[in-house]
Formats: sequence, structure tokens, C-alpha cells
Amino acid sequence: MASFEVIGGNKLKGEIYPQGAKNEALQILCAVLLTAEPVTISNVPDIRDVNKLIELLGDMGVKVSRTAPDTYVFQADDVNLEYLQTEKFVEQGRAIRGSVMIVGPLLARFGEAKMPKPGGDKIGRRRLDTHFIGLEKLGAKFNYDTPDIFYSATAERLKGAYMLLDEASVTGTANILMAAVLAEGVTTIYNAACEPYVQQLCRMLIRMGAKISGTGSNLLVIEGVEKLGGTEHRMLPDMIEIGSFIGLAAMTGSEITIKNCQIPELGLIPDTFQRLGIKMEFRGDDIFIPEQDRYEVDTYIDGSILNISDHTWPGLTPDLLSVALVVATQAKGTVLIHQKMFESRLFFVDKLIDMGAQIILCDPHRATVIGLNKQIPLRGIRMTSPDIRAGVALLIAALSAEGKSIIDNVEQIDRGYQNIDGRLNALGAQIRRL
Ligand SMILES: CC(=O)N[C@H]1[C@@H](OP(=O)(O)OP(=O)(O)OC[C@H]2O[C@@H](n3ccc(=O)[nH]c3=O)[C@H](O)[C@@H]2O)O[C@H](CO)[C@@H](O)[C@@H]1O
Ligand SMILES: C=C(OP(=O)(O)O)C(=O)O
Repeated sequence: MASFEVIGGNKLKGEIYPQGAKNEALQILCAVLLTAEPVTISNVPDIRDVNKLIELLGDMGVKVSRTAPDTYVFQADDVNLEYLQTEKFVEQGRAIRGSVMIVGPLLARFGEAKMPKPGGDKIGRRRLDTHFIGLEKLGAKFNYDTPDIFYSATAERLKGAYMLLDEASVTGTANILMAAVLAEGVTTIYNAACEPYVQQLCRMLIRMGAKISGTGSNLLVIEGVEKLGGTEHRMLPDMIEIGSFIGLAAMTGSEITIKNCQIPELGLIPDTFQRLGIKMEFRGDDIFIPEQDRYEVDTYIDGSILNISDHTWPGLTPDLLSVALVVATQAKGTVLIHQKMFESRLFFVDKLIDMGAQIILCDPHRATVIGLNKQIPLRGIRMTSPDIRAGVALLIAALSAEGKSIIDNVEQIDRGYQNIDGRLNALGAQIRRL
């Protein structure tokens, strides 16, 4: 288990480039299974979860070549389905959430798929009903009643269908979409997730020859085609990393320019941090955060307390609430953080309370944060990173804190943030990997 030793209290300064988007990468990589032709993917982040999925694809027989540090060519012309019976596959599938999205492409192209219960953050119940029910509507038969939670599915030829998803699941929509593009006839997915990750997947599939309308909306209509061809795809910058850097700048009172953000794709993210009082300027496609000694939380028009909550896209992503919460600890004012989607994602506030933050955990979904207005700095402590986003929120807290912090289990942070210690040290942070 690796740890970070963080000496807090330094102001950072400079430019930082966001990595390619983790959650987009996990979808796009699974989509290479839909064609026997080469697919070139660039702006691939060099992070644990993505590297694990690339390794899994390679072990399944997909030819993988890295043509530049962030660019890969994949060719799935000789997929070994027997690999899905091996213990190594089970281990790999269990290690990441993204592995669940091999099911749709495998069913569509080969008529069979297997997978263990996928991994990912332990941040609440993460059910897969939406995936399975959707794929069943396309004609797949699932066997998921196994004691070892190893699912298998078969389908002779998937057939298009109408479906109204019970929830707008991000990976569920991607999985069903990837199955529907090769199904016979028309599939309509209503209440589809429309996060930029899914939009990017739609664009890639269309370039491969798929017929999809409704990209960016919650109503996708897919006319199945016989086969798909190769393409080139470039990943968007990671919007969660961009939000994390905005929060980091505010907490540490630093002047940071976040380069090449594709600002129109960020939805409510900049606005949310602005409501927390953080000033920023859009300079072309860069976000400039000036040095600010203080920031003051907005209230609603009627003067009531600001509430920051998650929602399916185009609402605010749940993956940034931990960062918003940590930023609120040093703001002037009070904020209610309401994490609606996940029930175990706010428990990390006990570490922030140990650091001196004023937070009332109202219930598993809601925390009231009374900002310290930078009158009293947080103090460094030893803590463990429970999940990827809490991990980065604790890192931001430690960088702003007085004294030394140790953060254990930083593999959680490495799942989604590329060389985060090296990149932040280049801006003046003091982070040592132990
Ligand atoms: C690999 C990947 O892409 N992971 C992301 C993906 O996970 P993932 O696709 O697993 O998450 P889902 O979208 O399926 O669901 C997330 C949670 O929200 C709940 N839910 C979802 C939709 C809805 O309308 N109502 C509702 O309550 C679900 O029950 C679940 O607890 O999307 C999540 C939600 O943006 C993000 O946190 C994850 O980082
Ligand atoms: C929850 C997340 O990831 P995963 O779905 O891979 O666990 C995340 O990226 O914040």
C-alpha cells in the first residue's frame, strides 16, 4: 500500500494540463471489441483503471500497440472467448468498474459474454439491473444466480427493442448502446444517460458506421447495422480532474491555469465552483484561477443556504461532490452538500473533522459544511483514502493544511489521476510517495 507524505501550506503556481477522461476511456476501450478493424485511441490517461482494462483486452487476444505515450492502436480480430473462463479474467474483471462494459460488445459480436461482479469504488450499492434488463430486452439470456457472482449471457442474434431505463445509468447506457448498434432492427433507449462520456461513445460508434440519433439527449434511437469498421478517437479532457484542480487552487490560494479544458463540455462544473465563491476567467479554452485569499459562498436569491447536489447529466456529476465539500470547509459561509446517488461517499468527512473542519454529517447523503473563511487552517493528520474522489479531496485538504499529513492507500487516487504527485510538485506542491 503506497502513501503520500504531504507538507501543506504552500501556494502553487503555474499551468497544468488535464489528462484524458477516465470514465470515457473505460467505455471507449470496451468499444474496440465491436470491430475486427484497427481502432486508434489518443489522449488515453496513464492511470491504474485504464491500464488494467487495456491489460484485460490484451489478455483476451486484442492486439494492443502503444504508438505514443497517450496513443494506442487496438485490433480485436482474434478474440479468445475461452479466456473469459480463466481465474485471471475473474480477478481482472473484479478489479475495475469498467470491465462490466465488455458484456454489450461481446454479446453483440460473438453472442456470448461472461463477467464477474465488477469492482470500482465502494461508495454504495452499485446495482447492475439496468444493464441486464436492457440487454435482456434485446434478447440476451442471463445466468446471474451463481454463488460466486459470475454472470454469463448468451444471445443468438440480438434484436432491437424499445426500452425505458429504470435509471439513467452511465455504464448501463453505454453497455446497452454497444449491444444495440449490432442488433437487428431499431432500438430505442429512453431515460438514457447523456454524460459527455456517453456522447463521446456515440460519436465514436457513428464514425465506426453505427446509426445513432439523439446523441446528447436521453432518447437514443439506434438502427442496427451488420458490422462496424475501424476509426480514430480522441478522449476529452477529464472534467473531474479539471474540477479537482479548480478546488485545489481555491483551497491553497494558488494561481493556476488549467489548459485546454474543452469548456463547453464541462456543464455545471465551473458554475458550481463559482457559486462557492471561486473566481475564474475563461481565457480561450483555458481556465485561469487567480490567487484568492478568501472566497465567499453564494446564497440563493431568497437568502437561503446554498445546496450542492448531484444529478444525472446535465446536472452536476456526483464525482465532484467530495471536492466541492472540501472546498466549502475553507469558504466564508455555509453549504449543504447532498450526495443523492451514493450512500457511502460522505463518510470521509470524519477525516476532515479531525483536521479541524466544521462539518455536520446529517445522514449518509447529506453534510452541512460551515466554512472557516481561512481564519483557521486545517491541520495535517494521518488518514486513509477510502475512494478515488475522497482520496483527491483529502489530498487537496492536506495541501492546504498546516503541517504534515500522511495519506495511506493512495492506489485509490492512482486509479484516476495520472502521476498526480509529479504534476502537482511541478507547480510547487510538496508530495512525497512513500
Ligand atoms: C466507470 C464509470 O463511468 N463510473 C461512473 C458511472 O458509474 P456507474 O455507471 O456505475 O453509475 P450509474 O450511473 O449506474 O449509477 C450511479 C448511482 O446513481 C444511482 N442513480 C443513477 C441514475 C439515476 O437516475 N438515479 C440514481 O439514483 C444509481 O443507483 C447508482 O447508485 O457513473 C456514476 C454516476 O455519474 C459515476 O459516479 C461513476 O464515476
Ligand atoms: C466512482 C468512480 O469510479 P468507478 O465507477 O470506476 O468506481 C469515479 O470515477 O469517481
